[in-house]
Amino acid sequence: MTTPGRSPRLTAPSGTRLAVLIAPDKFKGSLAAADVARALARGIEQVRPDLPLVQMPVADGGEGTVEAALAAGFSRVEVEVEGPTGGPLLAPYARRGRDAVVELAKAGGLDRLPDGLRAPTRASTFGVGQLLRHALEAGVERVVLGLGGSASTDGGAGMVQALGARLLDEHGCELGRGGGELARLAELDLREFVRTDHVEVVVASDVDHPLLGERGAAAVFGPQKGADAAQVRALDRALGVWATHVTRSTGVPWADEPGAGAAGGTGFAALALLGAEVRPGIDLVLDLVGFHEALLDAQLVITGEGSLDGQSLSGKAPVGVARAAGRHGAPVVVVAGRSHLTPAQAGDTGFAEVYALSEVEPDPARSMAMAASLLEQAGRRVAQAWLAPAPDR
Ligand SMILES: O=C(O)[C@H](O)CO
Repeated sequence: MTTPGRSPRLTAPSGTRLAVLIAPDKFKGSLAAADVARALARGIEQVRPDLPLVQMPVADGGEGTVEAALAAGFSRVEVEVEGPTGGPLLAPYARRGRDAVVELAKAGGLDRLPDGLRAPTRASTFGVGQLLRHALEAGVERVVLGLGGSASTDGGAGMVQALGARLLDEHGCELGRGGGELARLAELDLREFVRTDHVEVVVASDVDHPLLGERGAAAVFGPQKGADAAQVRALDRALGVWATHVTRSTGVPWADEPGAGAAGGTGFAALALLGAEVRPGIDLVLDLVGFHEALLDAQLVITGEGSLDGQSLSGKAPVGVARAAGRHGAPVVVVAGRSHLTPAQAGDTGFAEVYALSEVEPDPARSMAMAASLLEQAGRRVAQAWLAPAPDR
């Protein structure tokens, strides 16, 4: 346990009861955010069955963004789309009134690859474009587009094709799918492109990387999609060709904008061609799920994520939760599968205490397999440290 400060036993303001807000992200590869919240709540209830607990699963823009919206009262809409490598799949998005939440990972995420087979140069964002098109045709006026966890590095070209653009080679033939194809792009025809001028598109991005170069989409995130060094170089060059054509059409150079490199460069296409604004995914999700309102009644906030380390904190959901809760003054404890944070990093981030499941089960495979019961145990420990009734009460 990393302990930046002492865990004070909390007391409720007079006339009220202590309330706890449980707002974790997923434990990637192990549990969805809602399951993490449920397991923590079970543990707390074993120690303090009397306390009001609010479970509010969150996400960073990547996987889990639609689930967070559904948990907050949006309705689920399912659409048959083209998966990342072309096979059909049923993908959901979330809708409430004139608002939609569309998550790229649902249609083109790494975990939607058939048999998990990576296809770094062929994978496409066409499916997320189909989801967007469905939402636009249903008349939505505001779209939150969650970017992250993608299988592709196509600069959002597939998404743009699904919205009616034509990407042509030097012979006037339509390009195939995937970032590798973009090297052959000779003409971008936007005449049939679905207009989104009347729609506010906000990108919820899990990263603030630019499109190109050593901090760009191919170099930083290509390897996790299966790209070797030569493929990373080829994809970066191909994205450069894509950027040149898009910039020629729009007149604005978006490639260096923070977030342009999100989801294999889909951030770039969203900025340039959908007129999107990019915001940190977690901040948008917190707005969407009503986190700030829920905070008003909370004396303790518990957040969580599968893995935390000092180098990769930026954009992580628990950091956004800590930032928002800090403004309100509620202490935040974080439960992680594994944490490499030093006490100083945890304290600077705003975590009053860090609980790592690896302290109880050091073997990563076993810890992932037993995550639900380890989280329940962590919930009990948090309750004992922070929420136990004072002896004189
Ligand atoms: O999808 C990706 O490329 C990464 O999650 C960064 O957005």
